Amino acid sequence: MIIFENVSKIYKNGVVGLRDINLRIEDGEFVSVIGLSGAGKSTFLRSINRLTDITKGDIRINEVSVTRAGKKQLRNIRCQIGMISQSFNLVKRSTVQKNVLSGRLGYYSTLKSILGLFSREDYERTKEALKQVGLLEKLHSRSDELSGGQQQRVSIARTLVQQAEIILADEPVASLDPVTTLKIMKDLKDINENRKKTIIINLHSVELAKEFSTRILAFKEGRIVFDGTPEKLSKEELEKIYEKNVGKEKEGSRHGDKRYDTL
Ligand SMILES: Nc1ncnc2c1ncn2[C@@H]1O[C@H](COP(=O)(O)OP(=O)(O)OP(=O)(O)O)[C@@H](O)[C@H]1O
Repeated sequence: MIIFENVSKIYKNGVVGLRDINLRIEDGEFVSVIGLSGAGKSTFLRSINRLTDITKGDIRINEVSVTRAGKKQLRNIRCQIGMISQSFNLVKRSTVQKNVLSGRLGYYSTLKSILGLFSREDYERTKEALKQVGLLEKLHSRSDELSGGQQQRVSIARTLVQQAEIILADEPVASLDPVTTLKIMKDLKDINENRKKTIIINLHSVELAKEFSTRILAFKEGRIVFDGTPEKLSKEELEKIYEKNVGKEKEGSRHGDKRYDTL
C-alpha cells in the first residue's frame, strides 16, 4: 500500500510540482495518471521511489517512510519498485540478457554487481521473464538491434526479474505506434491481473487510461482534480482537467492515431 500524506513538492526555482497530495493506493491497483503537460504527473511518479525528493509531507510504502528512509532502507524500497520509462533506459550496447539481469542488481553486493556474478536462478528468471513478454529468442541480441516496442518489453522483463511489487511507468507508450502500444498495455495489464502487481502509469491518452485502469488520477497544476473509476470520468470532468483543450489535444496527437484521441 502506498500512502501520500500532505505531500508537496516545490522545485528550487520556485515551480510547484505537487500541492498537498493526500492519497492511498492499494496493492494490485492499476492506476493511470493523466493531465496536461506540466500538471505534475512525472513529479508524482518519481516521488514514489524518491527519484524526486518532496519538500513537505510523507510518502509511505507498506508503512515504511520513503521520505525519511536512510540509504540502506531506500535501496530496499527501490528493490520493490520497478520503473519503465518512455526512453526504455536500456544499456544499448549490452545484450537483452544482461539488461534483464540488471533487474537483480539490487539483490547483490556491490562487488558481485560489478563482476556480474549472477546466480543460475537469475539466469532462469531472465529466460522466464523474456518468455512472458514473447522475446526469448532475442536473449543474446544487442538491445539496440531491437525495435522500440521490443525494447520496452525488455524493460518490462527487467521489472519482472526484479520481482518488483510496484511498477511505475512514465509514459511508456509515448513513442510507440498504436499496435505496439496496445501490446505493451496488455502486457502490463496481464502482469497486474495475473501477478498481482500494482501498476501506476502516466499516460497522455485518455482512451488508454479508460480502457486499462481500475482507477484514474488526474492532475492539474500539481493538484489531484479527479480520482475515480474510468466510468466516472465524464466529459465534464475531462473538460475541467484539460481546460476545454480537448479538441486541441486531438490535433496534437503524437501518433495521429484517432482511436485514442476520442474522448
Ligand atoms: N527539475 C525541475 N526543475 C524545475 N521545475 C521542474 C523540474 N521538473 C519539473 N518541473 C516543473 O514542475 C511542473 C510539473 O512537471 P512534471 O514533469 O511533473 O509534469 P508532467 O505532468 O509530467 O508533464 P509532461 O506530461 O509534459 O511530462 C512543471 O511546471 C515543470 O516545468
